[in-house]
Amino acid sequence: MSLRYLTAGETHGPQLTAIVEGMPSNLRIDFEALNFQLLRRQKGYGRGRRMQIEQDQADIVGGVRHGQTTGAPIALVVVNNDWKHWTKIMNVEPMEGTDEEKRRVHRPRPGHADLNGGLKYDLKDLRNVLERSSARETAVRVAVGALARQLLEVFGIRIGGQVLRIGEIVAPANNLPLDELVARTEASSVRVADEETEKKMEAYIDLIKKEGDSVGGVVECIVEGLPIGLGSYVQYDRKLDARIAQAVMSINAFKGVEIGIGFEAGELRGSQVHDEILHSEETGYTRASNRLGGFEGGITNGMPIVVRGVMKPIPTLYKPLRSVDIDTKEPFNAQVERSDACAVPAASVVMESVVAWEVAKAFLEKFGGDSMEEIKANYDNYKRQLENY
Ligand SMILES: Cc1cc2nc3c(=O)[nH]c(=O)nc-3n(C[C@H](O)[C@H](O)[C@H](O)COP(=O)(O)O)c2cc1C
Ligand SMILES: C=C(O[C@@H]1CC(C(=O)O)=C[C@@H](OP(=O)(O)O)[C@H]1O)C(=O)O
Repeated sequence: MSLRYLTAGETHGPQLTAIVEGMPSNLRIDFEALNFQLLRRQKGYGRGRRMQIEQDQADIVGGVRHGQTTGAPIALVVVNNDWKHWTKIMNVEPMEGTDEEKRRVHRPRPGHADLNGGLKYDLKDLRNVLERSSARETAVRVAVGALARQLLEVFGIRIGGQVLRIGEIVAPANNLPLDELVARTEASSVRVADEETEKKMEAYIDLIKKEGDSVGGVVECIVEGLPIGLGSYVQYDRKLDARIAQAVMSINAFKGVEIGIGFEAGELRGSQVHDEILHSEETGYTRASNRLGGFEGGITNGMPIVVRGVMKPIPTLYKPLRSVDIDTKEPFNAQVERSDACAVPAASVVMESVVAWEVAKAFLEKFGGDSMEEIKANYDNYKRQLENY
């Protein structure tokens, strides 16, 4: 059975829940490292008041005993601190003539799932749409991704990332080794590698916020230490680059994804794109460059995976946008009480997490076994096969 998970829960409900199925037994779980990922997602310049209310922690309520996985499904819970402020709104039906009716959401926001979701599910209270479409769900996806990261770390696979752009502000290109990139972006309020860009991005977010607007950006994720051979060309749904693209596009507000040089490949000649093949006794097969971002034929080629995603600006705006009331069909100007102005730094952590998950899934498909011991033996055997090729 391959690795899979589902999530449930509403943004202003009591909790988010995930069930992870297919994790091998005997993986030691570092709870501190897991919660560190949740903390990383909560930080980032430009977020709204909600992030001051939440202090995300993942509770593991199934599948782990004495700090180790048992092979049983893993149940993860992230509690919503904000629930206490929403209990009445979430629990009492908004009947006509009651106070709750006033809180019924009937004014859809452009850019959010409100109108499409209301029409599709025939819901007259758009709260039922926004509660589940909210990116609050990414908290528990980061917890799930943290489990995947811990599995990958056992095999020396490491993941980092950075913010490349926020609106008009572009970070200068860098070629930092992964460890240094991680150290620098970790210390940055916007997850960039240099302080000058950080200041510019902060000032830009301040400006956007002051104008009642929102802003998106571009984020990058890098995975190092991969064996050649994860994913496959033999079937469309086994191509790992395609699966990663799907995972990145599934993050709320992501509108595009590219691997390696991505869209730039359309402008260049073949000789400027393809990564020449080298071989040495110490390294085995390697590449002179990594323009294709670690993939050929949907299979890892041993070079780092480099994947980028673009996030659109946050839909909920203080600056009114035109919309239509679903009760009266009258036009109105959408306005809000609370929202993020920019969630690009947070989204970069979500992206690392969903990429980690896809890589871990492909890793277990290749080296699968029920226990870590069995997987390690399969992995070592394959390494020997590569050495002797
Ligand atoms: C970390 C994160 C935080 C977000 N915060 C907000 C927010 O505060 N307000 C908002 O309207 N949208 C926010 N979004 C974006 C919406 O969730 C998203 O636009 C919406 O679910 C519609 O989905 P789509 O944009 O993928 O089509 C956030 C997204 C992410 C990844
Ligand atoms: C709660 C989170 O993000 C939320 C994502 C979100 C949305 O519409 O996507 C809207 C906001 O929620 P609220 O309306 O409660 O302020 C964000 O705060 C989180 O990232 O943990």
